[in-house]
Amino acid sequence: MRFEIVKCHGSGNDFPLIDARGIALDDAQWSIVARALADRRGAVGGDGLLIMQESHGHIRFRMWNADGSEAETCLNGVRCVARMAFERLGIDRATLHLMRSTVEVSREPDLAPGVHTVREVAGPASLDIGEWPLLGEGHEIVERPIARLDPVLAFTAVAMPNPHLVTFVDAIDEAALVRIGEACESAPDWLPNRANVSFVRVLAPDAIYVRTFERGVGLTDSCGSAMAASAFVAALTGRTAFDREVIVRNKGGLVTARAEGDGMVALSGNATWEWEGAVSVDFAEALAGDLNVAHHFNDEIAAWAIVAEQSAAAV
Ligand SMILES: N[C@@H](CCC[C@H](N)C(=O)O)C(=O)O
Repeated sequence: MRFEIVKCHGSGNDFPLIDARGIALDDAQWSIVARALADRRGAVGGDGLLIMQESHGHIRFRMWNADGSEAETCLNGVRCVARMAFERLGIDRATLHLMRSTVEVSREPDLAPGVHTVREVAGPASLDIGEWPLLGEGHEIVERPIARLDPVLAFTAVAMPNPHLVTFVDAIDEAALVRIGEACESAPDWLPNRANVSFVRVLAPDAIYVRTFERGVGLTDSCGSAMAASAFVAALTGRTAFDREVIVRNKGGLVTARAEGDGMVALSGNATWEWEGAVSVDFAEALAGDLNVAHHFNDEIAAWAIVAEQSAAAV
């Protein structure tokens, strides 16, 4: 089957994006498309697959991780789907309907010249770990070790509503992040739905740096829901403040975040187009091939590269 795709990214978290209005596939088939298109060894590659659908007058957002698992949300991806909706439906704000939540999106002034920018308001962040489930740790975990993961690091567990474990560190130990991320990926009995894991550094009273090992993917350049969860936990624990804008830097660039006391988190960041084209997916083999790129968005890529470079220099 052949798909028209836009290859896009939010803060370096990159995805093939499909306008799926008019495409009828079941969940298992979409999962295969995700594995085929997001495979870094294949024709496209990415951290997952995004699709935009429309039903009953609602714009619907769905996202699959590179391993083919469907996620409750993807806030870097939401900005990209929002941009597609704005451009194809001729609107500049909308409510996106996700698996278990809605996200308000609106077009924002470009955060830097040539950087298409979207604001999204997601949440409320929840500390209730009953639904994840994360078993044997009570109802919530706020700044305390989870002995089964690490004897020392103090974690906070947050649902955005996808599951996030956030810990604040003085320096990012990537090997430790991968070790803990992989322990969660093994879906132990006490954490059957796995979790995203983030190590966070406080850079200033209004700036943090987030590095994330994503469920279903591994280390990514950034994860929007992890940045929202981290901004919320930073305010909750007094490292930053509620109702104040914070710069959230990451390996792929940055977003700005504002966590409210009621758990809602607003992120503003890029939705960058890299190229658009068409690609075929072989469902039997879960492989992508015969890629035809119609257009490269070199100006957008260059505009974002400047932002990412400046952000890296500020860390
Ligand atoms: N990159 C995303 C989150 C994608 C889903 C995540 N890996 C999960 O399984 O929960 C984001 O930007 O939020």
